[in-house]
Amino acid sequence: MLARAAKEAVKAASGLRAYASASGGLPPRKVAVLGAAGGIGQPLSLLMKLSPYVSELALYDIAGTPGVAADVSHINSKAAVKGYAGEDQLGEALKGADVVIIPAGVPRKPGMTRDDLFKINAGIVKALVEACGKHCPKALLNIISNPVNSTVPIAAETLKRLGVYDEKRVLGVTTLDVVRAKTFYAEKAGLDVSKVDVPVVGGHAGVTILPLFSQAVPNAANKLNDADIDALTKRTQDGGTEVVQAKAGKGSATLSMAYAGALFADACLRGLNGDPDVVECTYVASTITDAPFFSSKVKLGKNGVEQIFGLGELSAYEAEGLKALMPELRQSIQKGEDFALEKQ
Ligand SMILES: NC(=O)C1=CN([C@@H]2O[C@H](COP(=O)(O)OP(=O)(O)OC[C@H]3O[C@@H](n4cnc5c(N)ncnc54)[C@H](O)[C@@H]3O)[C@@H](O)[C@H]2O)C=CC1
Ligand SMILES: O=C([O-])CC(=O)C(=O)O
Repeated sequence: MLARAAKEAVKAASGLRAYASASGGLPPRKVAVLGAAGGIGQPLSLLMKLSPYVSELALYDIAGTPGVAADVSHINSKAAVKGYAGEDQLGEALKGADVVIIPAGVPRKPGMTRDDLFKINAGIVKALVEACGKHCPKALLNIISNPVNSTVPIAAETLKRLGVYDEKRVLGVTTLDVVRAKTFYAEKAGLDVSKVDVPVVGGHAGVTILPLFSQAVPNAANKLNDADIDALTKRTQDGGTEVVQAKAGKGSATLSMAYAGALFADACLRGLNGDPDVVECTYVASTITDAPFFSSKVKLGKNGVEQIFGLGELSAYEAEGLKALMPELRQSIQKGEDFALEKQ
Protein backbone atom coordinates (compact mmCIF):
# COMPACT_ATOMS: atom_id res chain seq x y z
CA MET A 1 0.00 0.00 0.00
CA LEU A 2 2.71 2.41 1.09
CA ALA A 3 4.93 1.41 -1.80
CA ARG A 4 2.08 2.12 -4.21
CA ALA A 5 1.39 5.52 -2.62
CA ALA A 6 5.10 6.35 -2.80
CA LYS A 7 5.20 5.32 -6.47
CA GLU A 8 2.16 7.51 -7.22
CA ALA A 9 3.78 10.44 -5.41
CA VAL A 10 7.01 10.05 -7.37
CA LYS A 11 5.02 9.82 -10.62
CA ALA A 12 3.11 12.99 -9.73
CA ALA A 13 6.29 14.82 -8.78
CA SER A 14 8.07 13.83 -11.96
CA GLY A 15 5.04 14.75 -14.03
CA LEU A 16 5.01 18.16 -12.37
CA ARG A 17 8.69 18.86 -12.58
CA ALA A 18 10.34 16.36 -14.87
CA TYR A 19 13.29 17.61 -12.83
CA ALA A 20 16.52 18.73 -14.30
CA SER A 21 16.59 16.16 -17.09
CA ALA A 22 13.86 18.00 -19.01
CA SER A 23 15.64 21.34 -18.78
CA GLY A 24 17.91 20.98 -21.79
CA GLY A 25 17.15 23.56 -24.44
CA LEU A 26 14.98 25.78 -22.28
CA PRO A 27 15.77 29.53 -22.32
CA PRO A 28 17.34 31.04 -19.20
CA ARG A 29 14.67 32.45 -16.87
CA LYS A 30 15.01 34.47 -13.68
CA VAL A 31 12.36 34.14 -10.98
CA ALA A 32 12.23 36.39 -7.90
CA VAL A 33 10.29 35.46 -4.76
CA LEU A 34 9.38 38.45 -2.54
CA GLY A 35 8.64 37.30 1.01
CA ALA A 36 10.90 34.28 0.51
CA ALA A 37 11.67 33.76 4.21
CA GLY A 38 7.99 33.32 5.16
CA GLY A 39 5.69 30.38 5.65
CA ILE A 40 4.83 30.23 1.94
CA GLY A 41 8.08 31.75 0.73
CA GLN A 42 10.37 29.00 2.02
CA PRO A 43 8.67 25.93 0.56
CA LEU A 44 7.87 27.92 -2.59
CA SER A 45 11.56 28.77 -2.96
CA LEU A 46 12.36 25.07 -2.58
CA LEU A 47 9.86 24.13 -5.29
CA MET A 48 11.09 26.83 -7.66
CA LYS A 49 14.64 25.57 -7.12
CA LEU A 50 13.36 22.20 -8.40
CA SER A 51 11.71 23.74 -11.45
CA PRO A 52 13.36 22.86 -14.74
CA TYR A 53 12.20 26.25 -16.08
CA VAL A 54 14.26 28.38 -13.65
CA SER A 55 17.93 29.21 -14.21
CA GLU A 56 18.24 32.03 -11.67
CA LEU A 57 16.32 32.27 -8.40
CA ALA A 58 16.37 35.52 -6.39
CA LEU A 59 15.05 35.17 -2.83
CA TYR A 60 14.08 38.49 -1.26
CA ASP A 61 12.66 39.33 2.17
CA ILE A 62 13.12 42.07 4.72
CA ALA A 63 15.31 39.63 6.69
CA GLY A 64 16.28 35.96 6.86
CA THR A 65 16.91 35.35 3.17
CA PRO A 66 20.67 34.70 3.38
CA GLY A 67 19.87 31.58 5.39
CA VAL A 68 17.04 30.39 3.14
CA ALA A 69 19.16 31.01 0.05
CA ALA A 70 22.21 29.19 1.46
CA ASP A 71 20.03 26.22 2.39
CA VAL A 72 18.11 25.97 -0.90
CA SER A 73 21.26 26.60 -2.98
CA HIS A 74 22.78 23.27 -1.91
CA ILE A 75 20.14 21.34 -3.86
CA ASN A 76 21.66 19.82 -6.99
CA SER A 77 19.30 21.31 -9.56
CA LYS A 78 19.88 23.90 -12.27
CA ALA A 79 18.86 27.25 -10.77
CA ALA A 80 21.55 29.53 -9.34
CA VAL A 81 20.20 30.89 -6.03
CA LYS A 82 20.93 34.22 -4.38
CA GLY A 83 19.47 35.77 -1.24
CA TYR A 84 18.64 39.47 -0.90
CA ALA A 85 17.69 41.09 2.41
CA GLY A 86 16.40 44.60 3.05
CA GLU A 87 15.06 47.30 0.80
CA ASP A 88 18.42 48.43 -0.53
CA GLN A 89 18.85 44.99 -2.15
CA LEU A 90 15.37 44.81 -3.67
CA GLY A 91 16.33 46.41 -7.00
CA GLU A 92 19.16 43.93 -7.53
CA ALA A 93 16.83 41.02 -6.69
CA LEU A 94 14.33 42.20 -9.33
CA LYS A 95 16.68 43.20 -12.13
CA GLY A 96 16.17 40.91 -15.15
CA ALA A 97 13.34 38.91 -13.55
CA ASP A 98 10.91 37.18 -15.93
CA VAL A 99 8.47 36.20 -13.18
CA VAL A 100 8.08 37.80 -9.74
CA ILE A 101 6.12 35.82 -7.16
CA ILE A 102 4.81 37.89 -4.24
CA PRO A 103 3.78 36.07 -1.04
CA ALA A 104 4.95 38.98 1.20
CA GLY A 105 2.62 40.13 3.94
CA VAL A 106 0.80 39.01 7.05
CA PRO A 107 -1.43 35.91 7.15
CA ARG A 108 -4.83 35.50 8.88
CA LYS A 109 -5.51 34.35 12.41
CA PRO A 110 -8.77 32.62 13.43
CA GLY A 111 -11.73 35.03 13.33
CA MET A 112 -10.19 37.28 10.68
CA THR A 113 -11.32 37.69 7.08
CA ARG A 114 -8.81 38.16 4.27
CA ASP A 115 -10.00 41.77 4.05
CA ASP A 116 -8.78 42.29 7.64
CA LEU A 117 -5.26 41.94 6.19
CA PHE A 118 -5.78 44.92 3.86
CA LYS A 119 -4.48 47.51 6.34
CA ILE A 120 -0.99 45.97 6.42
CA ASN A 121 -0.69 44.09 3.14
CA ALA A 122 -1.99 46.83 0.83
CA GLY A 123 1.03 49.01 1.60
CA ILE A 124 3.47 46.09 1.35
CA VAL A 125 2.16 45.05 -2.07
CA LYS A 126 2.10 48.63 -3.32
CA ALA A 127 5.74 49.22 -2.36
CA LEU A 128 6.93 45.92 -3.82
CA VAL A 129 5.02 46.40 -7.08
CA GLU A 130 6.41 49.92 -7.37
CA ALA A 131 9.89 48.41 -7.23
CA CYS A 132 8.87 45.84 -9.87
CA GLY A 133 7.62 48.68 -12.09
CA LYS A 134 11.02 50.37 -11.78
CA HIS A 135 13.38 47.39 -11.99
CA CYS A 136 11.56 44.72 -14.06
CA PRO A 137 8.56 46.36 -15.78
CA LYS A 138 8.19 43.46 -18.24
CA ALA A 139 8.05 40.72 -15.60
CA LEU A 140 4.91 38.68 -15.00
CA LEU A 141 3.72 39.40 -11.46
CA ASN A 142 2.16 36.49 -9.54
CA ILE A 143 0.37 38.09 -6.60
CA ILE A 144 -0.31 35.78 -3.68
CA SER A 145 -0.57 38.33 -0.82
CA ASN A 146 -4.10 38.73 0.51
CA PRO A 147 -6.65 40.10 0.05
CA VAL A 148 -5.98 39.11 -3.59
CA ASN A 149 -9.32 40.65 -4.65
CA SER A 150 -7.83 44.05 -3.68
CA THR A 151 -4.05 43.57 -3.97
CA VAL A 152 -4.24 42.87 -7.72
CA PRO A 153 -6.14 46.15 -8.40
CA ILE A 154 -3.59 47.91 -6.16
CA ALA A 155 -0.78 46.47 -8.29
CA ALA A 156 -2.52 47.56 -11.50
CA GLU A 157 -3.08 51.15 -10.31
CA THR A 158 0.48 51.39 -9.00
CA LEU A 159 1.93 50.32 -12.35
CA LYS A 160 -0.46 52.65 -14.23
CA ARG A 161 0.90 55.54 -12.22
CA LEU A 162 4.44 54.58 -13.21
CA GLY A 163 3.33 54.38 -16.84
CA VAL A 164 4.33 50.71 -17.19
CA TYR A 165 1.03 48.88 -16.66
CA ASP A 166 0.39 45.93 -18.93
CA GLU A 167 -2.77 44.09 -17.91
CA LYS A 168 -1.42 40.90 -19.46
CA ARG A 169 1.34 40.77 -16.88
CA VAL A 170 -0.46 41.22 -13.55
CA LEU A 171 -1.92 37.96 -12.29
CA GLY A 172 -3.60 37.13 -8.99
CA VAL A 173 -2.85 33.58 -7.86
CA THR A 174 -6.07 31.63 -7.29
CA THR A 175 -4.56 28.22 -8.08
CA LEU A 176 -5.05 27.00 -4.51
CA ASP A 177 -8.82 27.25 -5.00
CA VAL A 178 -8.52 25.00 -8.06
CA VAL A 179 -6.22 22.60 -6.20
CA ARG A 180 -8.74 22.35 -3.35
CA ALA A 181 -11.76 21.97 -5.64
CA LYS A 182 -10.03 19.12 -7.48
CA THR A 183 -9.08 17.37 -4.24
CA PHE A 184 -12.50 17.65 -2.60
CA TYR A 185 -14.40 16.71 -5.80
CA ALA A 186 -12.25 13.65 -6.54
CA GLU A 187 -12.54 12.48 -2.95
CA LYS A 188 -16.33 12.83 -2.88
CA ALA A 189 -16.94 11.29 -6.32
CA GLY A 190 -14.37 8.51 -5.87
CA LEU A 191 -12.29 9.65 -8.85
CA ASP A 192 -8.55 9.55 -9.57
CA VAL A 193 -7.57 13.09 -8.52
CA SER A 194 -4.73 13.24 -11.04
CA LYS A 195 -7.31 13.06 -13.85
CA VAL A 196 -9.71 15.65 -12.42
CA ASP A 197 -10.13 19.27 -13.47
CA VAL A 198 -12.45 21.86 -11.92
CA PRO A 199 -12.54 25.49 -13.05
CA VAL A 200 -12.87 28.01 -10.23
CA VAL A 201 -13.91 31.56 -11.13
CA GLY A 202 -14.65 34.90 -9.45
CA GLY A 203 -12.20 36.03 -6.80
CA HIS A 204 -10.24 34.68 -3.85
CA ALA A 205 -12.27 35.23 -0.68
CA GLY A 206 -15.32 33.43 0.72
CA VAL A 207 -18.34 33.57 -1.58
CA THR A 208 -16.33 35.27 -4.33
CA ILE A 209 -14.66 31.86 -4.88
CA LEU A 210 -16.99 30.06 -7.29
CA PRO A 211 -16.09 26.48 -8.28
CA LEU A 212 -17.89 25.33 -11.43
CA PHE A 213 -18.53 21.67 -10.63
CA SER A 214 -21.01 21.45 -13.53
CA GLN A 215 -17.96 21.84 -15.82
CA ALA A 216 -15.73 19.44 -13.88
CA VAL A 217 -13.90 16.75 -15.81
CA PRO A 218 -14.70 13.91 -15.60
CA ASN A 219 -18.38 14.66 -15.09
CA ALA A 220 -19.68 12.92 -11.98
CA ALA A 221 -23.24 14.25 -12.07
CA ASN A 222 -24.57 10.73 -11.64
CA LYS A 223 -22.65 10.33 -8.37
CA LEU A 224 -23.28 13.73 -6.75
CA ASN A 225 -26.62 15.29 -5.80
CA ASP A 226 -27.43 18.97 -5.21
CA ALA A 227 -26.59 18.71 -1.51
CA ASP A 228 -23.17 17.24 -2.37
CA ILE A 229 -22.46 20.09 -4.81
CA ASP A 230 -23.54 22.66 -2.23
CA ALA A 231 -21.25 21.07 0.39
CA LEU A 232 -18.31 20.88 -2.06
CA THR A 233 -18.83 24.51 -3.06
CA LYS A 234 -18.88 25.70 0.56
CA ARG A 235 -15.85 23.61 1.47
CA THR A 236 -13.88 25.10 -1.44
CA GLN A 237 -14.97 28.62 -0.46
CA ASP A 238 -13.99 27.99 3.17
CA GLY A 239 -10.81 26.00 2.42
CA GLY A 240 -8.56 28.80 3.63
CA THR A 241 -10.54 29.19 6.84
CA GLU A 242 -10.41 25.43 7.44
CA VAL A 243 -6.59 25.65 7.50
CA VAL A 244 -6.52 28.89 9.54
CA GLN A 245 -8.67 27.23 12.21
CA ALA A 246 -6.66 24.01 12.21
CA LYS A 247 -3.43 26.01 12.62
CA ALA A 248 -5.08 27.79 15.58
CA GLY A 249 -3.22 31.09 15.46
CA LYS A 250 -0.08 29.87 13.67
CA GLY A 251 -1.04 31.31 10.29
CA SER A 252 -2.79 30.08 7.15
CA ALA A 253 -2.11 27.66 4.32
CA THR A 254 1.59 27.61 3.47
CA LEU A 255 2.51 24.17 2.11
CA SER A 256 -0.50 23.71 -0.19
CA MET A 257 -0.09 27.36 -1.22
CA ALA A 258 3.58 26.84 -2.03
CA TYR A 259 2.58 23.86 -4.19
CA ALA A 260 -0.15 25.90 -5.92
CA GLY A 261 2.17 28.91 -6.33
CA ALA A 262 4.85 26.74 -7.92
CA LEU A 263 2.32 25.15 -10.30
CA PHE A 264 1.16 28.60 -11.38
CA ALA A 265 4.65 30.09 -11.74
CA ASP A 266 5.71 27.08 -13.82
CA ALA A 267 2.63 27.63 -16.01
CA CYS A 268 3.66 31.28 -16.51
CA LEU A 269 7.20 30.19 -17.42
CA ARG A 270 5.92 27.56 -19.85
CA GLY A 271 3.78 30.23 -21.49
CA LEU A 272 6.76 32.60 -21.75
CA ASN A 273 8.78 29.77 -23.32
CA GLY A 274 6.17 29.34 -26.05
CA ASP A 275 4.34 26.23 -24.85
CA PRO A 276 1.10 26.57 -26.83
CA ASP A 277 -1.26 24.83 -24.40
CA VAL A 278 -1.03 26.57 -21.05
CA VAL A 279 -4.43 27.28 -19.53
CA GLU A 280 -4.92 28.20 -15.86
CA CYS A 281 -7.53 29.99 -13.77
CA THR A 282 -6.18 33.34 -12.56
CA TYR A 283 -7.52 36.68 -11.30
CA VAL A 284 -6.79 39.34 -13.93
CA ALA A 285 -8.14 42.52 -15.52
CA SER A 286 -11.12 41.15 -17.40
CA THR A 287 -14.22 42.12 -19.32
CA ILE A 288 -16.10 38.82 -19.08
CA THR A 289 -18.29 40.26 -16.28
CA ASP A 290 -18.90 43.86 -15.24
CA ALA A 291 -16.24 43.60 -12.52
CA PRO A 292 -12.94 45.04 -13.79
CA PHE A 293 -10.99 42.09 -12.34
CA PHE A 294 -12.20 38.51 -12.40
CA SER A 295 -10.72 35.04 -12.22
CA SER A 296 -11.45 32.61 -15.03
CA LYS A 297 -9.61 30.26 -17.34
CA VAL A 298 -6.87 32.11 -19.16
CA LYS A 299 -4.39 31.08 -21.84
CA LEU A 300 -0.83 32.01 -20.88
CA GLY A 301 1.70 32.84 -23.58
CA LYS A 302 4.87 34.72 -24.46
CA ASN A 303 3.50 38.01 -23.10
CA GLY A 304 1.50 36.66 -20.18
CA VAL A 305 -2.28 36.57 -20.58
CA GLU A 306 -2.99 35.77 -24.21
CA GLN A 307 -6.70 34.98 -24.07
CA ILE A 308 -9.37 35.14 -21.38
CA PHE A 309 -12.02 32.47 -21.69
CA GLY A 310 -15.66 33.13 -20.87
CA LEU A 311 -17.58 31.37 -18.14
CA GLY A 312 -19.27 28.76 -20.32
CA GLU A 313 -22.64 27.35 -19.41
CA LEU A 314 -23.46 27.67 -15.70
CA SER A 315 -25.89 25.57 -13.67
CA ALA A 316 -28.73 27.48 -11.99
CA TYR A 317 -26.86 27.06 -8.66
CA GLU A 318 -23.66 28.54 -10.13
CA ALA A 319 -25.56 31.40 -11.81
CA GLU A 320 -26.98 32.29 -8.38
CA GLY A 321 -23.48 32.09 -6.90
CA LEU A 322 -22.17 34.42 -9.59
CA LYS A 323 -24.89 36.98 -8.90
CA ALA A 324 -24.22 36.76 -5.16
CA LEU A 325 -20.46 37.29 -5.43
CA MET A 326 -20.44 40.39 -7.64
CA PRO A 327 -21.19 43.09 -5.02
CA GLU A 328 -18.41 41.93 -2.66
CA LEU A 329 -15.94 41.51 -5.52
CA ARG A 330 -16.67 44.96 -6.94
CA GLN A 331 -16.33 46.51 -3.48
CA SER A 332 -12.95 44.84 -2.86
CA ILE A 333 -11.68 46.02 -6.25
CA GLN A 334 -12.85 49.57 -5.56
CA LYS A 335 -11.17 49.52 -2.14
CA GLY A 336 -7.87 48.49 -3.73
CA GLU A 337 -8.08 51.11 -6.46
CA ASP A 338 -9.00 53.86 -3.98
CA PHE A 339 -6.05 52.93 -1.78
CA ALA A 340 -3.58 53.04 -4.65
CA LEU A 341 -4.91 56.40 -5.86
CA GLU A 342 -5.03 57.93 -2.36
CA LYS A 343 -1.42 56.99 -1.66
CA GLN A 344 -0.02 58.58 -4.80
N1 LIG B 1 -3.45 33.65 -2.76
C1 LIG B 1 -3.62 32.62 -1.96
O1 LIG B 1 -4.26 31.63 -2.34
C2 LIG B 1 -3.03 32.62 -0.60
C3 LIG B 1 -2.50 33.75 -0.06
N2 LIG B 1 -1.92 33.75 1.18
C4 LIG B 1 -1.35 35.01 1.67
O2 LIG B 1 0.06 35.02 1.51
C5 LIG B 1 0.64 35.95 2.42
C6 LIG B 1 1.85 35.35 3.12
O3 LIG B 1 1.48 34.28 3.95
P1 LIG B 1 2.58 33.49 4.83
O4 LIG B 1 3.77 33.17 4.00
O5 LIG B 1 1.88 32.41 5.53
O6 LIG B 1 3.01 34.63 5.88
P2 LIG B 1 4.36 34.74 6.72
O7 LIG B 1 4.15 35.78 7.76
O8 LIG B 1 4.80 33.40 7.17
O9 LIG B 1 5.42 35.24 5.67
C7 LIG B 1 5.34 36.48 5.07
C8 LIG B 1 6.73 36.97 4.73
O10 LIG B 1 6.60 38.23 4.12
C9 LIG B 1 7.69 39.01 4.55
N3 LIG B 1 7.46 40.44 4.34
C10 LIG B 1 6.70 41.30 5.05
N4 LIG B 1 6.81 42.55 4.55
C11 LIG B 1 7.63 42.44 3.48
C12 LIG B 1 8.15 43.38 2.56
N5 LIG B 1 7.83 44.67 2.61
N6 LIG B 1 9.00 42.93 1.61
C13 LIG B 1 9.32 41.63 1.53
N7 LIG B 1 8.89 40.70 2.38
C14 LIG B 1 8.05 41.12 3.35
C15 LIG B 1 7.85 38.65 6.02
O11 LIG B 1 9.15 39.03 6.50
C16 LIG B 1 7.63 37.15 5.98
O12 LIG B 1 8.85 36.45 5.81
C17 LIG B 1 -0.50 36.35 3.37
O13 LIG B 1 -1.00 37.60 2.99
C18 LIG B 1 -1.54 35.27 3.15
O14 LIG B 1 -2.84 35.69 3.45
C19 LIG B 1 -1.84 32.60 1.92
C20 LIG B 1 -2.36 31.43 1.42
C21 LIG B 1 -3.03 31.35 0.16
O1 LIG C 1 -7.30 31.76 3.97
C1 LIG C 1 -6.29 32.48 4.02
O2 LIG C 1 -6.17 33.45 4.76
C2 LIG C 1 -5.15 32.15 3.12
C3 LIG C 1 -5.68 31.87 1.77
O3 LIG C 1 -5.94 32.77 1.00
C4 LIG C 1 -6.08 30.50 1.46
O4 LIG C 1 -5.66 29.56 2.15
O5 LIG C 1 -6.83 30.34 0.49
